[in-house]
Amino acid sequence: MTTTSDAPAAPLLAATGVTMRFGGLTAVRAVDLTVHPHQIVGLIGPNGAGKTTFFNCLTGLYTPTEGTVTYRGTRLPPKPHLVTTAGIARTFQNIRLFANMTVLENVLVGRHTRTKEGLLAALLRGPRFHRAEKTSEERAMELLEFTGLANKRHHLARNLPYGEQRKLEIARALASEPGLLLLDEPTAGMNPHETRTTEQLVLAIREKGTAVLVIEHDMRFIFNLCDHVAVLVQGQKLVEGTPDTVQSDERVIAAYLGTPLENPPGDDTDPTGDAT
Ligand SMILES: Nc1ncnc2c1ncn2[C@@H]1O[C@H](COP(=O)(O)OP(=O)(O)OP(=O)(O)O)[C@@H](O)[C@H]1O
Repeated sequence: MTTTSDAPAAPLLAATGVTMRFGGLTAVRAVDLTVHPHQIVGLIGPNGAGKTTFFNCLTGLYTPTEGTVTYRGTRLPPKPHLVTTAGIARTFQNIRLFANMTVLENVLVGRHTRTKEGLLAALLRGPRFHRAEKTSEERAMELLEFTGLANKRHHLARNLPYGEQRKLEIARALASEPGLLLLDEPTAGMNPHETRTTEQLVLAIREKGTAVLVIEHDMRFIFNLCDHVAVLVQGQKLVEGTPDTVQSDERVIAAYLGTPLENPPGDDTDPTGDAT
């Protein structure tokens, strides 16, 4: 990692000129985006706009073809576990829990980047290991209380209702004690009540000092929660600003009304979510 700046006023996350090409397809083109401490930033756009690809560039799953990503002024290495160690955690559009592990175990797995006890300590199972294990378990339980899953701690992840699986993903991501949490469609498949409780959860995460960058198709969720919203269309940032600015931008309205290019064949979902 190369330190470029330590200035306190620097943004938490700064993506500059991020481009991602897959052969002849440019999925993300020269995108700049910053997230400041305590901000909730929304990333919206029609299906196939490049939102998840952009997330993958931020979190080291992809190495951008061009551009740089810095976190707290430091260039991020293109390796997901090093990005997590640096302080960025994420959830996925398609839930990726350990289905046959308990709820508590899933959160404990998320803590490993913050656990200093090495393999030898674990094998010897000495006092230091037991202390660390106890601390991890206490911290995991706090997160389960925070996300409303404490009473399900011994359930297998695969037996949780869908909405709770999504919350468990968030609890597991928080276990790495991130400064920035990236959420990829956190309310997908949720009923309206679950969506509202997820909104409350995201606000509470910000209250605790973690900034949030969220991809979401539910426009009410985005415009209720976000301080700043960026719109991607066909890989490019079309517009960004406050929710009011973005909502009233005619280009955004046009993009969301959908053209054949922006609604891939076979996709008959309403890209405006439940905004109406
Ligand atoms: N690994 C890959 N190889 C080739 N093309 C890819 C790859 N990943 C994504 N794409 C393409 O990049 C474009 C952007 O996809 P991406 O999934 O990032 O969009 P999105 O905005 O997240 O869409 P959605 O809202 O439907 O999840 C699409 O045309 C997609 O087919």
